Amino acid sequence: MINGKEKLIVAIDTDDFDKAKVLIDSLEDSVDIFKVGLEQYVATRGKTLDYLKEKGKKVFLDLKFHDIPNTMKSAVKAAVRDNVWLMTIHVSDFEGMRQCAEIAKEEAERLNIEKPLIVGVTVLTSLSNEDLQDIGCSYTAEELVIKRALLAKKSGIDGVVCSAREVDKIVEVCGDDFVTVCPGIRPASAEVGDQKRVVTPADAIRRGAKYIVVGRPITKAENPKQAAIDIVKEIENA
Ligand SMILES: O=c1ccn([C@@H]2O[C@H](COP(=O)(O)O)[C@@H](O)[C@H]2O)c(=O)[nH]1
Repeated sequence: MINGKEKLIVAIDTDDFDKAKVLIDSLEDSVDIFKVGLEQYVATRGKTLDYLKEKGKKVFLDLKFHDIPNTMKSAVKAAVRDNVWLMTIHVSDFEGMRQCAEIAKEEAERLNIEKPLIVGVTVLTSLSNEDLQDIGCSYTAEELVIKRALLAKKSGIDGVVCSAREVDKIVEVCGDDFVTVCPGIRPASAEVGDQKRVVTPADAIRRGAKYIVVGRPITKAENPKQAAIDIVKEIENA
């Protein structure tokens, strides 16, 4: 049986440190991996990240770097110093991603720390096929995700962020050692909100997602701890 806690990443999307601390403290027995994203990182200047590390939690730094190769590479180099477990860039051009993979390895070796996994966001889970058409892209979300996953793999980064709807195809073309991180997860009874390509925790695991990311269905629940426990059980029963 799989250990659900090794698959679940909880997104701590709040705008200040005290709120994040209350959430982390209430979830610490049921959750091992936490995601610090743009809102939380900018609001606390990384304080939450330090708090999670003090607690011995695995940290996913989700800042989704997307820029010219030199800037992406420099940002990754600086972020490696935070000594996190996993971090995001956007799937961009081959050279930008290749340089990110290379600098992460070099900087981790120089600091004598474990290299963080670098994963590239393929197509945000809040985007539908219609949204892609609106921004001038003629591919479907699935076609674009696969195309980008293949390029990400070729560049040497460790994996991708995608919807669990695409994960089985990614495993097929990129292999199952290529990391798949899947947000847009909604238990059957949860509100979808701004997410478009949603999947339940159980379905995501059945389709082969290596990790699932859950934010509001846990953090905005009446009892976040119970919501996390229920999702861990759903993963284990899948
Ligand atoms: O394609 C993506 C990439 C990142 N995210 C992030 O995951 C969480 C999801 O939160 P929910 O509250 O469960 O919707 C959030 O931090 C996003 O920034 C994503 O949703 N989709």
